[in-house]
Amino acid sequence: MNTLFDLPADGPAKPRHTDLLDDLNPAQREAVTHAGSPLLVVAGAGSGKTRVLTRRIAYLLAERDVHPGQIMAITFTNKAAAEMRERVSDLVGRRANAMWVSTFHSMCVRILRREAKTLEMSSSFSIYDSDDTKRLITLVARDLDIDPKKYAARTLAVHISNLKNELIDPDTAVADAGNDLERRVAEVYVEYQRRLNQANAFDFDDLIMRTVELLQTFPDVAEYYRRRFRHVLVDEYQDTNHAQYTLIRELVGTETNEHGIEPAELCVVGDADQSIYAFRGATIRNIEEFERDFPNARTVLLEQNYRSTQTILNAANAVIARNPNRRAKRLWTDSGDGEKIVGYVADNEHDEAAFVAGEIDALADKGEADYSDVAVFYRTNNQSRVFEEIFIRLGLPYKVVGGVRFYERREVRDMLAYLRVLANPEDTVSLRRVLNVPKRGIGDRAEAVIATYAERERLSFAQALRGAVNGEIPLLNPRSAKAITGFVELLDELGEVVESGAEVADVLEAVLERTGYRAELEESDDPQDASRVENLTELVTVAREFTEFTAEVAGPDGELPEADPGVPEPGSLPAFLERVSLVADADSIPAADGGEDGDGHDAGVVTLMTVHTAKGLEYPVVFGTGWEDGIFPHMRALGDPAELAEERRLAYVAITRARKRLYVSRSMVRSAWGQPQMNPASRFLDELPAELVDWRRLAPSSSSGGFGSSGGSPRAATTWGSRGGGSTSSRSTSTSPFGKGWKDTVALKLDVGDRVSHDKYGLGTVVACDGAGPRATATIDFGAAGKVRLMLIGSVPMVKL
Ligand SMILES: Nc1ncnc2c1ncn2[C@@H]1O[C@H](COP(=O)(O)OP(=O)(O)OP(=O)(O)O)[C@@H](O)[C@H]1O
Ligand SMILES: [Mg+2]
Repeated sequence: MNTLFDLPADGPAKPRHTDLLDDLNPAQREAVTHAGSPLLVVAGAGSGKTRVLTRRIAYLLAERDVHPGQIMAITFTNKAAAEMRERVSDLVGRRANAMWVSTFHSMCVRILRREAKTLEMSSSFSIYDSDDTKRLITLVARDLDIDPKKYAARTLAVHISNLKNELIDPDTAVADAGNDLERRVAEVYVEYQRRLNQANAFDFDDLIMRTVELLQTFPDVAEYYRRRFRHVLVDEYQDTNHAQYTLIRELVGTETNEHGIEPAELCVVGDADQSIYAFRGATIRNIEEFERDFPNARTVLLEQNYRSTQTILNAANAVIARNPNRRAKRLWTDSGDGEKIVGYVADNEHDEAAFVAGEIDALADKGEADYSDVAVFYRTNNQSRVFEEIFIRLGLPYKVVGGVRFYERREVRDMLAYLRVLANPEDTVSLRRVLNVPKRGIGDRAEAVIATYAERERLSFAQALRGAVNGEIPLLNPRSAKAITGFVELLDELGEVVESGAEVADVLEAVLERTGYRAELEESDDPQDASRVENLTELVTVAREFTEFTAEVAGPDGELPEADPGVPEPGSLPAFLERVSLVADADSIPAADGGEDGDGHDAGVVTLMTVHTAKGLEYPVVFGTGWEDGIFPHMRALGDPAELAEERRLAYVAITRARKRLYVSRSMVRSAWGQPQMNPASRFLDELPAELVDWRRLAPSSSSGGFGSSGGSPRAATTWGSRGGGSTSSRSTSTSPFGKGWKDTVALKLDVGDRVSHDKYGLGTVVACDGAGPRATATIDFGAAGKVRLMLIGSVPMVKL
């Protein structure tokens, strides 16, 4: 066996923890102790799946003599990861560090760093995020003369990503391409992949796909990991896609290999009703077919919920029950009904945010909840802004998880690009990003000349730049050549700083200083530039903390526990970049910076986040906002049953995050593209059983009408009906409070196929009609302006042709 994890038992005698099973129910206990064959735990939200995983790891160590280094756990939340580590450290002390607890992406990065040479990459590779990917695809498409109006970079990127999630390599994509789009995509894919290799970079999807390739192509590599990881545990299995599923299968193996290595023990937990990543290729097939994929598998069902009140569970059950083709299951708890759900219909999004802020304050005043007990959910990141504005105004402490992320800001990306070039000189996307930043007289033309030269001579962009210094590029004018020489010298100088072993923060300081980047911002009059300087200061702080954190892990003697060849040297520049790249993948890792305990439960701070980000988490008080058709469910889903089912699962996730109190709200009017737009109630609101909801307000205040002041708003068409009442009813009855009081004054009657002319969007064709009376909407294809769904009530600025 490998010495890596065959360590002498150091420290005190290992404690035996039979009480590990005490606070589990019989089914959970079975899942924790099951041995000898693959295990699937399927259960609804809050039934203790994640707890089972954590406890199982503790049990493996305490009762089954497993070494931490033999365990690989894949989780989606920092909270679960931290809890696992903590439990394991309680049992075995610092040896806990030998356990791998990570997301799919960071696990793959660790493997790829270690095995890069096998794939003919260098272990200092860069990780391209979606923005880098789009930049590179734009460059490739331009070079291949692809019309960006016909095939936008974003579209090409989505298609390439889908291919990768299905593990289809470029050659196969070319061979299988059946139509013009597929041929174009395949063509771009081939060249894009070539350039990624040349730039010594992986994109996010590559991290998974290339690791699978590695394990499938090199049996000895696969065997190394199979020997090493005897236990693989996966949380949120319903959100794995084909590539991730294959990765797990390659890692654990399905049969004993020729060297007698048996498959590793696999334990996965999931809930088909919480599958919310279909757009990234996730498929519940992986849960449904588990027993077929892994012979002799055992399945354990958990039914009791320990998180929420029965009221919240009844709401969740009622909503998810509307989805077709699901296995019926009902969540129950013995903790009682608890409070009713509170509903609120706001005039507009500002009113909605004010309601939320007011409630939070009231709960805090009454001592019923701390700020940190509260989470506010919305469907898409851009919805956070109104909440932020009002929270700032009221001095309510909050934190946005995800959102316009720190690491996506221009100045932060610029600095990271410099660091990436220093760590990996072949990183073309980063190099071209900073080539003329700050401006140093290397214009677009010079860049194009170098790119063409590189292409012709089959050199990397970095090599071509050096060629320019030596005067090898005739088309380059002397002024540009001189500027390039200065730039190359600057990079060499900064390279020496890195070589000298300086801390990452000091390298960063050197870059800010010597490139003149900071000076340029400081001299600017633009107030935005002042905040850019602040962000850069913050980045230096992040780097500083990173080094300190590494020192802490290393202990006072500077010795690190269990050095692992898959990990860049702790504290080094590549280690820093790796952490940043993966943190920036915020869909899977909520914590975007230091200073929080990992799951967003900051001390004394309200958490704002999208429902996607909230997966796996729980809060005593949850506000579900923007429950409007077209917002949640998302506009995109309205005409598509599969997407609608996914949105409903998202609603189920949102509801089941709440432990004690749940609020749902919507607003009558919300501005979109600077225009007030009427939004009908979310159908998910109608699906909540009436007796569970206490409607604080059913209709907007009549004075404001909530429509803002712009003309063209459907004010004239509305009369508001009675308030209160508090009873909701199903969609089929016309007295639903969400439509209550609307007069059926439909201005336009449209059918699919009708041609229309809209004041703002121009000519279009109706592709779908939904709802009747006040809920009537039409989805209209306006060609270049895209598909838009419009309410047909009131004075619509549109005529039928
Ligand atoms: N047997 C139990 N006794 C008491 N509390 C429990 C028990 N099992 C789980 N819990 C608690 O119930 C809550 C939900 O558990 P957990 O987060 O593990 O559920 P989950 O199935 O992973 O939920 P999700 O589907 O949302 O990921 C947690 O606070 C957990 O500590
Ligand atoms: Mg969980």
